[in-house]
Amino acid sequence: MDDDGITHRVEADDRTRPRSMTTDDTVPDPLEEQLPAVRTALSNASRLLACLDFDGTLAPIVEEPDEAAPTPANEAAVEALAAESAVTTAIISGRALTDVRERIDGPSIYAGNHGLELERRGSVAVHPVARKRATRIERACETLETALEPIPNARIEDKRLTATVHVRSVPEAAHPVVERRTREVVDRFGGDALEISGGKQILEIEPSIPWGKGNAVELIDAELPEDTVALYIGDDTTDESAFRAVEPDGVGILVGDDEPSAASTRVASPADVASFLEWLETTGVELLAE
Ligand SMILES: O=P(O)(O)OC[C@H]1O[C@H](O[C@H]2O[C@H](CO)[C@@H](O)[C@H](O)[C@H]2O)[C@H](O)[C@@H](O)[C@@H]1O
Repeated sequence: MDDDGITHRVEADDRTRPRSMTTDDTVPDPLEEQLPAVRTALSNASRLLACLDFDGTLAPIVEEPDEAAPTPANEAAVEALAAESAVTTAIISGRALTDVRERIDGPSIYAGNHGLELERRGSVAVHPVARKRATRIERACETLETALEPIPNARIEDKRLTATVHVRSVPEAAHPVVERRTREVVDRFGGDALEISGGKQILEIEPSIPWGKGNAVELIDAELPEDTVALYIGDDTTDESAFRAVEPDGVGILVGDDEPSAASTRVASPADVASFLEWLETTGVELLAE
């Protein structure tokens, strides 16, 4: 991604930021229009893999990342769905695994750092290259603390395998400075080993390896029976690879507006996610073949 791309992502409003990653992406249909297809996909399967993003999906976006929490309705719906014997429920987050695990209970599987760490069956697997590059992330974070200290409200979230520079509360005029200083530090400590990507009012510093949420979803899905239908709900750029992993046989649901995405379906808000998860648990699961 070039400088202009990153600047645009950081400065643009969440709702207008372009998210299309390939020319094949189209605007997803509202859930009401796609519900017959969702019912059919469930009817053709014996098991459901339900993968859920956290921020912006289960938890409304808030200014302060530490204060993000699932809505009570989502909290209850995830717990109920996770208790269904025909459903495997997974949280797939950009947050550190230990962080997101503390924020939502119920699922048997958690992926953190955009899929670089994966907890299932009681053990955690970490991408080996990401593990090796963690020291670079640590050094970059330490240096950024000083480099961004004069910028009002700039915040660095050290997630060990990746790091996030938050600009949501930074005055708009200072965004280019944040980006420039972040890039200088990442170049210094990362070279070709680290890269910067975007998100909702954030710069993500990550190892430059071809691994994302979609790979984590594929890994989880590969261990389930062949007639499992996979579902993924997410709201941000890093969720696109996961939408691609489940579509077209499964169901990708974008939480957002009418913007192009690899997801076939969209809902407007975390409140709508809760309604859909409740429907899945009460009605959708009944559609799965015996
Ligand atoms: O994949 P996710 O679970 O959605 O994580 C993506 C990033 O989410 C968090 O940042 C976002 O949410 C914050 C709280 O609402 C908000 O302040 C920020 O502007 C958003 O970008 C999290 O802090 C990051 O580490 C995740 O990468």
